[in-house]
Parts: sequence; C-alpha cells; structure tokens
Amino acid sequence: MKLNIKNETGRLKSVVLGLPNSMGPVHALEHSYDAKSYHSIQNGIYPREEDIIMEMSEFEKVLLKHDVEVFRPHLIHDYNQVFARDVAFVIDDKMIISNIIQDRYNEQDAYRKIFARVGWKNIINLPDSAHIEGGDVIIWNDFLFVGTCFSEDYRNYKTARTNEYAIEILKEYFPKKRIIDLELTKNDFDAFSGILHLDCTFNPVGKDKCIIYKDGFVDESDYRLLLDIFGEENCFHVTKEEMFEMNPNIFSIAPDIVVSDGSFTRMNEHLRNEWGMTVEEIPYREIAKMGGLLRCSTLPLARE
Ligand SMILES: NC(=[NH2+])NCCC[C@H](N)C(=O)O
Repeated sequence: MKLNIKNETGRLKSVVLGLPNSMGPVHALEHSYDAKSYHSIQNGIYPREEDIIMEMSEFEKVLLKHDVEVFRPHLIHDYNQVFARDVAFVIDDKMIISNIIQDRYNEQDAYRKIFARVGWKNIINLPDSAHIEGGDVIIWNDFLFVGTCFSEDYRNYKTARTNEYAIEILKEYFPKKRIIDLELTKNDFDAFSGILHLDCTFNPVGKDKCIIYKDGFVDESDYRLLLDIFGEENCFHVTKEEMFEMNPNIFSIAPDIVVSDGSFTRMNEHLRNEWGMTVEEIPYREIAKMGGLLRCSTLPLARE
C-alpha cells in the first residue's frame, strides 16, 4: 500500500475509519481520560452504541460516495475504537506509530493488518517515552504543526498526549519540514477551557484557509503565528461554545469538499457561501460527546 499525505485537504484516496461497535461499558467518572467524556458521563448523556453506529455509517456513506477507499481496524470486544486518528499518522510516505495514552493502548493492535500492508520500511516506531497522538499532528505541506504541553505540567494531565521529546524525534526524521510546536491549554475536567488535541482548536481547510479557536493556545504568539501563515481573512474564528461542540474537527475529502456536522450552522454557511465549498452535512452529535469528531475518526492513508 502506497502512503501519501502532504496536507489535510488534498483529494482523499484512502483512509482508515474507526469502528463504532462493541464500545464496552461507560467508564466510571474517575476513569474518563478527556474532559468532554467527563462532562457527558457526569451529566448522564454519554452516547449509546446504536447512535454511534448510525453516525459512523453516515460518515462512511459520504466517503464511499466520493470514491474514497475505506479500511477498518479489526474489532476488539468491549473497547472504544471510534478515534482512528490518534493511533498512528502518515507524513509523506511514512507511517508513524503513535505512543498513545495507556487507557487506549489496546486499540493499536487492531491495526496490525493495515500496518502490515504498509510494510516495515515505511513504518516509524518511536521510543517509549516519546508520547504523541495523531490528533496533535497537522501536516500542511512544508509545515508540520504539533500540539503539545510543555514543562512538568505534562505529567499532570490525562489530556496532554504529546510531549517535547516526540517533537524532537519528528525533527530528526523530517529535517526538511518546518516543525512548529503549539502549546495547548489543558484541563482534564472542563471541556470549555481545555483542549484535548490540536485538531480540536485548529484545522486547515481548502488550499490556504483554516478554522481556529484563539483561546486554545497558551501563548497568544502561537495563535498570531498561525494567523500570519494563513492570513487573517483566511481564518474562520470559532467561539468557545463552537469549540466545545467541536466545530474545528471537520474532515476534508478535497480542497473544496468537507464533511461537517449538520448542527454547525454558522460555520457551514461560511464554508459554503464565503469560501465556495461543498459541505456534506451528517449527524455527529453523539460522537462529539466522547471528545472527538470527524477528523478524529479518520486516519488518512493517501491523498492526491
Ligand atoms: N484526535 C482527537 N481529537 N481525538 C479524540 C480522542 C478522544 C478520546 N476520548 C480520547 O480521549 O483519547
């Protein structure tokens, strides 16, 4: 299988989509590992499996309609496998196997057949202490944006998934990329004030545009840097509530085709009317309650 990912929006040819089946029992509050799930469990609104199955099948239908080849991991019983994004990620023609949070460790095993198809020559394994998840890695041609949490704080948060060491290693493997680390605000219990992964606060769309939530960044200078790179008129700003609902985490099938949640009215209208995009709207409200959305549910393998 030939991998090719140079950005977030090129015409998608093949992708792994996570699995909705056999999610297992709802975690006890103290065992949740992201703020959005914490909020859902606390309020008794954690999604039911049948709703997750329905939402992911809507997503799959849109992908197939656009002639995308869709792979699935194999099923692990009683284990949440919705968020394929974090397990591994592709940069150019290499697949990097993430070192994900212990609570999700078993998920990786379900990708063994996919990894085998990629072939060992194109797979990069990282040292155990280099923690990284695909949701924190955004590839944008010469740029590689990586969400992180610096200092001692890293150990204190379950929602801090990418450390400095992993970024250093990426720099060694990809010396030609401009690797930009972006420190994200963290909060394990309040999804209005903490950001789980970079793709929950920032996501490029089209050829030169992005969706961004300003307060997701610890340093305003990081946010300004992104504004400089994309140009202010090319940035769609989302509000705190829109960030909480996971607006930034939509998924591009092509520069002019995105898959979005039907409830993201303000943003979808902007994408359509101001930026001329085709917006495929699907219901994805229930999956959002577990801390991820459309980008998080996918692991792109090849784009044109
Ligand atoms: N790329 C993402 N934002 N993924 C979302 C993952 C959500 C999942 N509940 C976790 O905490 O790991």
